[in-house]
Amino acid sequence: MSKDKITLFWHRRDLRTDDNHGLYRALTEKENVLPLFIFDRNILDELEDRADRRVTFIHDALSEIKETYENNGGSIIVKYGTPEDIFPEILSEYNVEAVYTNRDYEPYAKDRDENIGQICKDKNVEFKTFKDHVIFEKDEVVKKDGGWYSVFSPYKRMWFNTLKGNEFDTYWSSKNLDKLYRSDPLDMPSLKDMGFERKDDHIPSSRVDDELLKNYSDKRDIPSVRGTSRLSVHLRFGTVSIRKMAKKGKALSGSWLNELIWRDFYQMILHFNPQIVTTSFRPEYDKINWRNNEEEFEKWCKGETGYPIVDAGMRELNETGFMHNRVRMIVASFLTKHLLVHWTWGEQYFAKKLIDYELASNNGGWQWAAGSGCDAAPYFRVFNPELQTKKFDPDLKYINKWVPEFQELDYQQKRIVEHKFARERALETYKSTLK
Ligand SMILES: Cc1cc2nc3c(=O)[nH]c(=O)nc-3n(C[C@H](O)[C@H](O)[C@H](O)COP(=O)(O)OP(=O)(O)OC[C@H]3O[C@@H](n4cnc5c(N)ncnc54)[C@H](O)[C@@H]3O)c2cc1C
Repeated sequence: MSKDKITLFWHRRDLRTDDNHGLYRALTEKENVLPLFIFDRNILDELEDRADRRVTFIHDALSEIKETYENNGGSIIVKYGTPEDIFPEILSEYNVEAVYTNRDYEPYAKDRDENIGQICKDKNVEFKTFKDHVIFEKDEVVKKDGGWYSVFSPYKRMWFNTLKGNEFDTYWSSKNLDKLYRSDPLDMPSLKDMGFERKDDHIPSSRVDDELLKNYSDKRDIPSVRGTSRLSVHLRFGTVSIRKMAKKGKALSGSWLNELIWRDFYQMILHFNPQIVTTSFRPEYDKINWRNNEEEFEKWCKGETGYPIVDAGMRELNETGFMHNRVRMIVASFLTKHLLVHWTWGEQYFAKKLIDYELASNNGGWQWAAGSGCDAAPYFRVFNPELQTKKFDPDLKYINKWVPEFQELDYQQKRIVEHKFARERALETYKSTLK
């Protein structure tokens, strides 16, 4: 057993060594900082796909982090198991003075941190958490009476009013790596050790081009062009810093910054409303007479609805783990309105497939589309897939890429339901419950 007093820095959704708040605080407040990551079986055991692209992404990000730490004379403990099992082991193996980590606002994560905090407390180990994943968290942006906002526009106004000017400052964790606990390189489990296979994907760069941001508002809705940052996977796993990105957004593109504020907004909504993981933000929507037809759902999943823009989106998702935001809105509207399938089905399917899957934003996006969420599209707004195509894929480039057979007669005859009929059915069904 090592007798040196150490502080653990526990990485979770912050897989970077630069501008990492909790890591910076550990390195500047304590000596001998030993980083830690746990491949959490509570999460991994739920993944059906043994070649899940997110596990490869995390493994690669950790390998880079490990190299950085080892180049600076330290290393990182990487374990496979549940935090409840791993922590007691580490606390008895090392002389741990404190555990530092960045906050996570998902209900599972909050329970986990409470448990681990208690395990630490029982051993007289300090457990400290920091804000790193968002610009403003929890109740930092609230109404004058202390209540939280359920509508985005006033939230956004208050978000700007709350800025003091230092929110985007860098935490220079990477300049303090001399405070790492001196260690020989430590072992790290391979994907195979954990029962996973490698999934090689083209991961978008974690850098965003200034020109792209300057043109963002003009191009962001066109799925056939590279008009959005593709940073979602990096923001999800913290391989980029939200502070750096928000600073860029403020300087170069208000409309892009707006999207980062939506991200804060949905994290805040989830923090105050953990029940929305399984139930509608507006509970009356759960009483709608959903059709929930399994065969139709299956066709939607496979991209076989006969609506080219919907099928293109689903095929892009299945093949790459990504889907353009405009198309996410179209396929979500189609599932919840044309097919009258409860939004949780689609939300769960996205959760399985999206490389950038983020509970708060995914839930927010789905409930927005279904009309059941906070500040959602009204239920009577039913996207017309053809009009959406004319507007956002006028030269059919996106559709051609993912559904090359879309002009064949056979394909056109496969429409799962006619738009006009589906629209009226959706309106009647929603109306009869919501009055
Ligand atoms: C049904 C549905 C499900 C969604 N599920 C997710 C999800 O699981 N994970 C996820 O990160 N985003 C989700 N979004 C939001 C959005 O589609 C993606 O963030 C975006 O497509 C990612 O591409 P980008 O990085 O190029 O985004 P950009 O347009 O470049 O935006 C920059 C960043 O802002 C954030 N952002 C953008 N749009 C939104 C939004 N509407 N809500 C919250 N944050 C946003 C993301 O972090 C994104 O990377 C969902 C949207 C819908 C309609």
